[in-house]
Amino acid sequence: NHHGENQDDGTSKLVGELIDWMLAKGGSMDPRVEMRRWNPQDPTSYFGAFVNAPVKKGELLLKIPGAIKIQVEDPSIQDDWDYDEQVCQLSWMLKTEYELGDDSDYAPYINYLKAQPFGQIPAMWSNVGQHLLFEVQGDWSIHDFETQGEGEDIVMWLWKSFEPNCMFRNDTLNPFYIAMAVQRGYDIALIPVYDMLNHYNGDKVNSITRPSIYDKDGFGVYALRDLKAGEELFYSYHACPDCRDTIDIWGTPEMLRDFGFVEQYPHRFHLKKNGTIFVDEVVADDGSKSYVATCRDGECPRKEWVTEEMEYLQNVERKQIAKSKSFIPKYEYETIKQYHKALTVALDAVLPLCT
Ligand SMILES: C[S@@+](CC[C@H](N)C(=O)[O-])C[C@H]1O[C@@H](n2cnc3c(N)ncnc32)[C@H](O)[C@@H]1O
Repeated sequence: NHHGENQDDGTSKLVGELIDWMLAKGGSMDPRVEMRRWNPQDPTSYFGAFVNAPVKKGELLLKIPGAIKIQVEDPSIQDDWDYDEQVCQLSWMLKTEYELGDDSDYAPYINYLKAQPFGQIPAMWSNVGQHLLFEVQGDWSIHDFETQGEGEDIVMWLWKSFEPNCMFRNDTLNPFYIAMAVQRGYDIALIPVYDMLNHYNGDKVNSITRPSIYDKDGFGVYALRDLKAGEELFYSYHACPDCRDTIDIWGTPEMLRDFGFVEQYPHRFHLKKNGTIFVDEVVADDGSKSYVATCRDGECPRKEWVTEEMEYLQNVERKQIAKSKSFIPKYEYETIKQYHKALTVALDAVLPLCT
C-alpha cells in the first residue's frame, strides 16, 4: 500500500506519517503513487516515488500544499540569486524546527530527516574519503554560484563558503543543516514529500510541476507522459522548470558535490578551459554498452590535455584507489570508484574527437 506500513523497517513508518501529515495539511496523493524503497526487500536501498498502475500523460499525481514547505520568505533574496545566503537562511530555519522536535509544525518531516544516513555529500564524508575524492577530482572544475565561475573544490566548499559567513550568527550552526538544505533543498525551500523524488537526466524524466514549486499555495506534480506500472517518478535536479538556468554550468561533478551520488547517464562535464563534454550511454540489443561523447559548439578539449588526464587517472587508480578499500567507508569508496569511472569513460569517449 502507498504508506508502506507493510515494510518492517522504521523509516518506512516515518514516510507513512509524513504522507499522512501532508494529506492532513490539504495535499493529495493519487492512490497509484507509492513512496517506498527502490527494493522493498533491501533496507539499504534508497526511497523514491513509484506508480503501481498505468498513468496517463497530464494526470495529477501529487498535490503538495504550501503549508508544509519550509521556505525563505524574502523574495528579494530570490531575485538576486544570492545562493549562499539563501541556503544559509534555509539552514537556520531547519535548525529551528529540528530543535523544536515534536513541537515543530514540521515534526513528521524532521523525524524523516533524522533517519537520514549521516555524511551523504562529500563535504560530510570521512577525511580519508574526502582526500581520495579530491585527488580523483584533479583538474576538473566545479561551478561556484557565488562567483559564477570556477569554484572551490568538490569537498571543502561547504567549509570555505559557509564557515566564515553563515555558521556563526546569533548561535552556532551545525554544518549538518547546511548539508541537508543543499542535498534536499530547492535553493530557497525545503519541500517535504516532493523531495522524495529522485534525479534522472534526459528522457527518463517523467514528471512535471505546476504552477511553480515556489508558489505559496503549493503545486501539483503531473505525469509528463504516459507511465507504466512500476515506473519510478523522476525529475532532473539540474534541469527542473523552476530552477535557475543551470544546464550550461552544472554537471555530473556538481551533482556529486551537492547530492552525493554519481548520476546515471547522460553525463556532463564543464571544464575549466576546455569547453563542455556531454557523454551518453548507448545500450546495444545484446545488452553491451558503449559511450558517445559530444562537445559543446563542437569545441573539444585539446588531445594533449585528454591524454595527460587519462594518465593521471590511471595513476590515481593504481597508487591510491586500489589501496584504499580497506579504510574508506564503503559508500564513499564505491562513489569514488563510480566517479573515477565516469571521468575515465568521458575521456575515452572524447579522445577520438580531439585534435
Ligand atoms: C531530494 S532527495 C531524494 C529522496 C531520497 N532518495 C530519500 O531517500 O529520501 C536527494 C537524495 O536522493 C539520492 N538520489 C537522488 N537521485 C538519485 C539517483 N539517481 N541515484 C542515486 N541516488 C539518488 C541522493 O542521496 C540525494 O542526495
